[in-house]
Amino acid sequence: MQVKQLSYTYPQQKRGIDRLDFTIEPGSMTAVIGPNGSGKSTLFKLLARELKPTAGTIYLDQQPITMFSAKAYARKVAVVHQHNLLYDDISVLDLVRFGQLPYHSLLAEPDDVAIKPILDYLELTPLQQQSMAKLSGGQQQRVWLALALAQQPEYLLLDEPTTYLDLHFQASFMELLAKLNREMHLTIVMILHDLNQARHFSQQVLILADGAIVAAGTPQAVITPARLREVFQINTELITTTQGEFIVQLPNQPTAN
Ligand SMILES: Nc1ncnc2c1ncn2[C@@H]1O[C@H](COP(=O)(O)OP(=O)(O)OP(=O)(O)O)[C@@H](O)[C@H]1O
Repeated sequence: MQVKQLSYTYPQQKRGIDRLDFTIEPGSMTAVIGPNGSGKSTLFKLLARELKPTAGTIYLDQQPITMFSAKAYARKVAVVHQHNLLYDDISVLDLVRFGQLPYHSLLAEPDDVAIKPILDYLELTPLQQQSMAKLSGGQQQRVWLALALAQQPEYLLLDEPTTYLDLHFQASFMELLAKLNREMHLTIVMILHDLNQARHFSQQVLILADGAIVAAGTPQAVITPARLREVFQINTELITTTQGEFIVQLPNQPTAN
């Protein structure tokens, strides 16, 4: 996927993003980080075709993404949103079946051959008849991921996928994404707020600030205390542990003791 000179301006001339250029390598994991209002969600919506660029082009397989029909695009790119709204209660299996729509018509009988292995893989098989309303936030997030995987996409876009998960589920969800990337060669683009998740689970990091890319590269090159001070105005230190390097946030002002 290639993004060239991509810009989006909201009505009332409010700048969303401005002339972004980057490439997503097939099979890679990319983290997009940046302060509030830096343009992450705007970029995500453009990649998901929920907004139309005011300038610039996104290419997929060397073709502008506007050339794909909705179904053809859904077979290539699946999206997991941060807030997922359900208007009616529905069972896990019925919800995940919607992921198959790019392959069938709405009226076709459900064909669960492709769905069963996904439910197994995400350990959702025992929950498949459960109603969504009765699941925990972490379980629900896995169901939304299953729905996206049922599209059998090549690219998976995730908007802050771990925001509402507790620390245990955050860790296991990120491990799961890494496993999907490794074993299914899914190309993953995710907006993250957690700098250590970005550091440990991506090969490429894009830092946005004020609608522009201010740094792009490997996590080690890009997520540094100096850069974090500049972009987020925070005080951090890189510490080395037996498990690797971690960013630790320190108080902006030294504490009394
Ligand atoms: N619907 C909208 N109408 C007008 N301006 C908007 C709209 N949505 C976002 N913006 C503006 O576009 C800019 C980028 O916002 P965006 O939501 O993409 O940032 P973000 O990095 O996702 O922020 P956050 O971390 O808070 O979710 C901001 O200045 C924001 O005020």
